[in-house]
Amino acid sequence: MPRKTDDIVISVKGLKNAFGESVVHEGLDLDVRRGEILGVVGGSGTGKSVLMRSIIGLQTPESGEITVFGEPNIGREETEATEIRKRWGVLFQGGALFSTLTVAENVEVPLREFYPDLTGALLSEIASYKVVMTGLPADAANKFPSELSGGMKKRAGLARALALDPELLFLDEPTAGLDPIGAAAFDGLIQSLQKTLGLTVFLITHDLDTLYAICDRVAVLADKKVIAVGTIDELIALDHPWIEEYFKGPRGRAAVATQEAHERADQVADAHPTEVQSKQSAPDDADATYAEKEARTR
Ligand SMILES: Nc1ncnc2c1ncn2[C@@H]1O[C@H](COP(=O)(O)OP(=O)(O)OP(=O)(O)O)[C@@H](O)[C@H]1O
Repeated sequence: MPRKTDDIVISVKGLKNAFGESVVHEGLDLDVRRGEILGVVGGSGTGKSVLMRSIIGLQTPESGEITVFGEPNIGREETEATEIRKRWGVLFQGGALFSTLTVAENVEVPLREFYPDLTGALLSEIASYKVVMTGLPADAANKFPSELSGGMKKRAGLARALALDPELLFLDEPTAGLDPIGAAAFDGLIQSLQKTLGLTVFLITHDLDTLYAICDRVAVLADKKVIAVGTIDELIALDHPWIEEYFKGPRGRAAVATQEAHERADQVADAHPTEVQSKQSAPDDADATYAEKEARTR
């Protein structure tokens, strides 16, 4: 059955971006479906971040059409653009936190910008809630970014991206620089927030484990356009040399092995639920994210 057009949250058609003589995108098409986690991959410099910046209005394309939530997002009146921007959150590469503001103050930035009438007490209440929602301890709200680990900074950036209760989340290499355990925990957080909050996620990544673990579909950028989009199995079946090398090279095989290990662990959990449940409930719940706790109660 054909999908309804309102199932498409982001539609990019015939996009062209260039910096002087250097053409980054030409004839780029991409649809992002409501409720999916779409991974965006491609070699370094293929224009993944420029694509994201075009969609969120930070980069004016030379030509093409971009609609977000069914509304054209190029050349809009500022007031209309603001209404649309309220509906998404962005985690930029490296977190992009303001170093002179505390975590809570960072989270308050978009709230102050879009809802200038909010009072101080309410602002800090919302900020604290978002901080805890991303699995940070409550006292992280009053810390400065320089006092946080890399993983905590990412969570703080995510808390700010979630400040406005967005429907759509843009993540630019969220697990870059994290150790494998921290990266897997962050993947789990994104997936659990996506499920709990019903988010649509546009996720740029080089991390094959992330692609296998949480992405519903993957879009591949090469030759200035999206050359393929689909599930990983669909992409591998295409027999494209770059895709083949990417997914079947040593790192791709390692990611498959990790995924299979997770699946085996899940099977054990299904076969011995009581044993696993007792192990799961044993540790203190303090490390669980808000979304994980909420998902458990449903
Ligand atoms: N403001 C800019 N001015 C000039 N060139 C730019 C600008 N922003 C990006 N570019 C160029 O556009 C190309 C695509 O950059 P982009 O950052 O989107 O790549 P990417 O696919 O995200 O790369 P990576 O995976 O390394 O982060 C690069 O060649 C980059 O140098």
